[in-house]
Amino acid sequence: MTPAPLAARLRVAGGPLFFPVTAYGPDGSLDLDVYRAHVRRGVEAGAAAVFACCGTGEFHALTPEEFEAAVRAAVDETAGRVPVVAGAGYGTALAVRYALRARAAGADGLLALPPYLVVAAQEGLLRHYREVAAATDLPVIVYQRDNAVFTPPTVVELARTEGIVGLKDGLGDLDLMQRIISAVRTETPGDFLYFNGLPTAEQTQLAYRSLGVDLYSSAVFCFAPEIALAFHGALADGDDRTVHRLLDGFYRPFVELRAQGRGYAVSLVKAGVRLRGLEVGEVRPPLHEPGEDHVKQLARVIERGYALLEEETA
Ligand SMILES: O=C([O-])C(=O)C[C@H](O)[C@@H](O)C(=O)[O-]
Repeated sequence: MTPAPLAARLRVAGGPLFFPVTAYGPDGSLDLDVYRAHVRRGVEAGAAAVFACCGTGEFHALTPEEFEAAVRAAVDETAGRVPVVAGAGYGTALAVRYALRARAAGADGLLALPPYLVVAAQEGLLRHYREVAAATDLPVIVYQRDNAVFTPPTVVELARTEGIVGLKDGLGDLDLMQRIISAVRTETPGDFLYFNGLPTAEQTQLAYRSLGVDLYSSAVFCFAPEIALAFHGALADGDDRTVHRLLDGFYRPFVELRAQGRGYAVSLVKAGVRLRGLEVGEVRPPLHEPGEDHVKQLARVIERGYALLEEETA
């Protein structure tokens, strides 16, 4: 494990990690102008990093050419102000190709998504991530979720692998995370980054922080950056009152609404971006759009969130 500039930049992340949605026009084609505007607004609002074309950015729905164009646009709009990390997924051969495309597009790092479609043993998973990491000089964050769940010894091996700098947890097993963190701490010399990468990660961040995991992804930042920033700031300042008010009045209702539909961790976020005035289009299949009633409920949740913020600053 070599210390990479990306790791150093993320370690001091002074804001939420922004996972932009990918914008499509009315005909469903990639809309790079709107995507650029979305990324630009997020960076200007105070994102600490841009994770382009990951889960929220519908990595699964993009062609390799669209992926590369979107990552390049994110790199351009970010202009070095914060790092850009790009998704890389599917089987090993394709994940390597995505990694090379991300590198060509100027990304600063990779988020290695679970391999499509097999449920593999630890040994095979390890080989997969090692081959992805060896394909470029980009630092790699491994994303634990679904069919990519690691034992502590496997994460120790990942942490010892040249180029692999961190683990993003989208599983939510705190006992496992505690054992992973403990094993890596005792069995490897260097720093390894951990991210709370659960859907609507703010909802569980109090628990993750107590394990020592300070970094978390934020999809809410896509459509309510002021709320995500206020939550991030309150956590950093130890302002429990604000943290609890935002959890109770905004995040819990949002998460309960998100639980009403499959794929809502992405499609509800995209609906939220549209509600806030940026025409990012609809999600591509196999995701589906939230129903009208759910969109109305989302509008009320967002309104309540902003009303809470106003009360805080009054
Ligand atoms: O790959 C992804 O897009 C994610 O898992 C990140 C999301 O931002 C997730 O943490 C969330 O919904 O807040």
